[in-house]
Amino acid sequence: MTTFRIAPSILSADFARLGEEVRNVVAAGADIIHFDVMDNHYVPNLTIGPLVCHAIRPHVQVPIDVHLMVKPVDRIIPDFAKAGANIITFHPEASEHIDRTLQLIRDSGCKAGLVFNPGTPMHYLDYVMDKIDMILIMSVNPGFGGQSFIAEALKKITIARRMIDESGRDILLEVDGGIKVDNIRAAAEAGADTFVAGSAIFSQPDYKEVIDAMRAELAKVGR
Ligand SMILES: O=C(CO)[C@H](O)[C@H](O)COP(=O)(O)O
Repeated sequence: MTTFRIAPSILSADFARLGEEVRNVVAAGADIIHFDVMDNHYVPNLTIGPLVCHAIRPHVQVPIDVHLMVKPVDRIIPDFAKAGANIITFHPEASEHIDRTLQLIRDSGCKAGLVFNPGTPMHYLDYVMDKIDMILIMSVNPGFGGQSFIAEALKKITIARRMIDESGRDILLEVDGGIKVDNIRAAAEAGADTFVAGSAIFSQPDYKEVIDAMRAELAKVGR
């Protein structure tokens, strides 16, 4: 059976209480902390950097999954590795040399992945599958939490699942954007195994109730 992982996006957490927020969401059952880095250049928003990753690292034992929405990419990678990131993903169109950036992440001791926006073709994976540990399919255009799920992403998840299965490698397939209790099952049935959810979790008073409801939906998936 597939191991499904819930990765709350701290983009929707209360930044004034971030340490407490990440402790609470892990206690509520989060498997991964998803950490959104936006630069007001590659995407039209500005969030958090390595200092904040370093600050939350002692508060959680689970992996920190850093999603870089920045351009250029390479300069900031060693800083995130030193700050305690476990997984670092980036957008292929934001890197001049995708293979080099993937290798840089791995040489820094982290798992590496590529992120695909709704309009980004999947062919960027063609010659680098051997250096990929995660594929992240965006089901919204990047930049903001609280957007609606773009159903077309399900087709991409199916394609990515097929590529992963054909590679025979152990690659996480993550989906990010508009994930809620009522659509997580469809994303899992299309092939995703790791689910980023920001507003769905952090907008509710009881994080465990939401995560448990998501897991109950995932338990219905037949793979
Ligand atoms: O990367 C992101 C936006 O660029 C966020 O992780 C994502 O949108 C999660 O937020 P929500 O679950 O509220 O859609």
